Amino acid sequence: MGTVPSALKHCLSYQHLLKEQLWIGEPTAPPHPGQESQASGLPEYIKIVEVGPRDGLQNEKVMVPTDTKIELINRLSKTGLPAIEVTSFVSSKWVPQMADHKEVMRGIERHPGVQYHVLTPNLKGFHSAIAAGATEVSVFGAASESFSKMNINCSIEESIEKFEEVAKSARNMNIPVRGYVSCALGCPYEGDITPTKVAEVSKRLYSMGCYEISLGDTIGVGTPGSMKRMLEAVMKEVPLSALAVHCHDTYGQALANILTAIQMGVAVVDSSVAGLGGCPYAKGATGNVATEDVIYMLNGLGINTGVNLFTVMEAGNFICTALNKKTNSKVAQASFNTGAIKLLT
Ligand SMILES: CC(C)(COP(=O)([O-])OP(=O)([O-])OC[C@H]1O[C@@H](n2cnc3c(N)ncnc32)[C@H](O)[C@@H]1OP(=O)([O-])[O-])[C@@H](O)C(=O)NCCC(=O)NCCSC(=O)C[C@@](C)(O)CC(=O)[O-]
Repeated sequence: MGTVPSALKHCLSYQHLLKEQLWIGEPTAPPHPGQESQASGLPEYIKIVEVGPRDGLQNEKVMVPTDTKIELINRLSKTGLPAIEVTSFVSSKWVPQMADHKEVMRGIERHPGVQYHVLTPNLKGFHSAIAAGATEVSVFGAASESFSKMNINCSIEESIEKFEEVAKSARNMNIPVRGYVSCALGCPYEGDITPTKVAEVSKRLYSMGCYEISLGDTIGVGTPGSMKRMLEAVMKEVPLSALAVHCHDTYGQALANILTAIQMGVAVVDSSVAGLGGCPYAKGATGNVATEDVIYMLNGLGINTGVNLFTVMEAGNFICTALNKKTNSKVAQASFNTGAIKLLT
């Protein structure tokens, strides 16, 4: 580039990135999740489930104003994300940050083509969620007895009974139910969790009618090796097309673990804008994998998500400014540090 000044060199390299569509991707109509790309053997389309407004914010110590939560969800709704987890209908004594669930649910703009999920641990939560306008719910179990007790105050068996009640009511009302299995790659209280235990709980959730099972690496201890072993076990019990992965990035393994899962055919990935997150009942669990970083990786693999990375970064910037925090997204950090965001505006 001879005499080109360094700032312009940056410009040129980002224009190149843009051309390669690492940033923006191609927001096209989504094919079916799991449909395979002929060329790579990887899924052609990956569905991103954005969990930032719930999993991302639930652990914030300072109360986030309800209007800020609503504004975040409204911004995320305009990015092309197909699913957003909005809040949780749990006890406000247990998770005070989610106490405004009704107001959040009622306050958001609903965009066609976006699914709005909420967590409901029991029938009480389910009925409150439906009264507030929820059209899709998630039950959340665990593959660890200790975590189940700490998180929802009951054993795995008792939790399954409560989830069955939710699933039955939901079926009568044509409400889709998603199921989580926490501690799929390790537990903060018990350590290693066997893949067979994860498979067993997943099978029970799937059998009761959960259309999708999201396998949570709650404390982010998994590696591509343990992810592969766990998925091999779960895939014997639940169809691949019904599996999702939910990775926290505590040990910096989340993207590698997600790549392993999609190489095995998983086509639904949970992530959180700006990498916000952590579970109040899993000490030390840091943020979820950042949505921006997942999309950047998938764009680079030529996998369609239908999501515009730039607008997700804007939503991330909005919530980080509101929380007075630095983003955990490496992609957003790099973009802001190099001034590349400005170049695009
Ligand atoms: C599940 C409960 C409610 C059981 O809590 P409990 O104390 O065992 O419930 P209870 O049935 O004995 O009732 C006690 C009180 O809670 C109320 N109650 C009962 N149910 C509800 C409800 N649904 N909504 C609101 N209030 C409720 C109930 O009305 C009563 O109120 P009181 O008479 O004392 O005033 C409690 O343990 C709880 O709220 N836990 C919160 C769990 C949570 O939100 N954890 C974080 C989300 S999970 C997660 O982050 C992991 C995930 C999903 O992201 C995946 C991963 O990363 O692994």
